[in-house]
Order: sequence, then structure tokens, then C-alpha cells
Amino acid sequence: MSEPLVLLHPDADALVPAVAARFITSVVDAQSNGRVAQVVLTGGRVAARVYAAVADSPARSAIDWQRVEFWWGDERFLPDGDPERNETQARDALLSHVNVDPARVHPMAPDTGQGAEAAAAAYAKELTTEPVFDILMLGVGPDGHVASLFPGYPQLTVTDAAAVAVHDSPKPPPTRVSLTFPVLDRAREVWFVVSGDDKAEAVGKALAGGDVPAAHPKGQERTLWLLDQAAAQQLG
Ligand SMILES: O=C(O)[C@H](O)[C@@H](O)[C@H](O)[C@H](O)COP(=O)(O)O
Repeated sequence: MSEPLVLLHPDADALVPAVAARFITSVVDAQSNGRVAQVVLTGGRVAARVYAAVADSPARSAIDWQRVEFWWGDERFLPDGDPERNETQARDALLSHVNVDPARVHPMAPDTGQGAEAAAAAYAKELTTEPVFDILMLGVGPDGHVASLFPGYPQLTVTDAAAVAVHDSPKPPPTRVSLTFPVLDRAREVWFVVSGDDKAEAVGKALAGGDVPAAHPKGQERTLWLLDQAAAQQLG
């Protein structure tokens, strides 16, 4: 696995369109190799801005949206359509604006009363057939979490399941579903997309190989840290 590549941007207003442009060209590249592009989305404010920037870009028409497969790295375990769900936010910002193949959009299940463990097991079953992901996007929390893998939580050491339930999350809502580290590493490229002063300590620790979840995921071909200056201020 390659060394992380750190790409700095002046601020979030520069970072967001740059990541959107990278998203478009990376998907087009994957498709030009004859593949259905396999993309893992994440949640959070920065990610939602990136999805909207992709939707707003005239270059989006370069993508054959029927040949993109969408997955999620984690989900907030809430009822279907809840505005706080990562799926809802991705659909509102991007997926509802482009001609995706619904059969190729794989949200983690909403809360229907079945429990997060059942939702995680169902997603793990879907993932058994999935090819290697082309792009796996991750935000980073101030505590260094990625997806819904939080510092000190038992899910960090799970290696025998592709997806897990998370309870008592320090970031609301309390119940979530998350991919586990072995699956986060099944991507050609892992992109950490991070903005803001409040993430600087976590970014510094992660890139120094410190004890934070964000230090773990690595792309099989490339690991990109796509940062604004504020998030990068503790880097040497
Ligand atoms: O469900 C979630 O909240 C995300 O998956 C989470 O991992 C997020 O990406 C980070 O917390 C960064 O979020 P912000 O970009 O909003 O800071």
C-alpha cells in the first residue's frame, strides 16, 4: 500500500469543487477501463457539499450515471427519508439530479424496527459480491473517527464482519451502521476529505500514525488526504 498523498487547498470553498472535479474524472477514468465505477459515499457536511458540487458541474455529463454503483461507508440508523440519513443527504444533493440506475444504489437499511444489527448483517450480505471499490470517500471527525468507527469503540477490532451496528455513538444520532476496517481497505483509492480547524488535531494524529481510527484506512493503489489549510495546520 502506498504512502498517503496530501493535497492542500486554501479553504473549504476551494476544497469542495476540487474534490468534485476529482470525483468526476476518477469515475470517468474507471468507466473508460470498461468498469462499472464502484463508489463508497460518506456522510457529513463536507461530503454533502462535494455531492452538490458534482451535481452542479457541467462536467457531470461526462459520467455514464447508469454505470456507477453507489455504496455507503456508514449510515445513521433512522427511519427512511429522515433528513439526517446519509442516504437522504446524498440523494438530495446528487443522486436525485442524475440518471442513476436505482438497482445500483445500495443504501444501508433504514430503521424499520428490525434493529441495527439486522441492518448491518443485511448490508454485509450485499457486500459479499461487490468488486473492489474504485473510490471510497471518508470524512474525519474531531475525535479522529471515520465512517462510524469511533475511538475506543469495539467495532474498531471487528475483522469477521463487513458491516456492524454502532450504539451510543458520540456523534448523534446514537445508533448507526458502519463498514469495518477490512472493507474500508478494499478500495483502489481512499479519499479523506477534511476541512476546518476542529479537525487539525485528528488529521495530524492520523498522518503521524497515531491512535485514531482515521490512521487505519489505506487505498490499495492510493490514499489521498484532501484538506483545506485549516485542517492541515498541525502537519509538519
Ligand atoms: O455519518 C456521519 O456523520 C459521517 O459518516 C461521519 O464519519 C462524517 O463523515 C464525519 O463525522 C465528518 O463530518 P463533517 O464533514 O460534517 O465534519
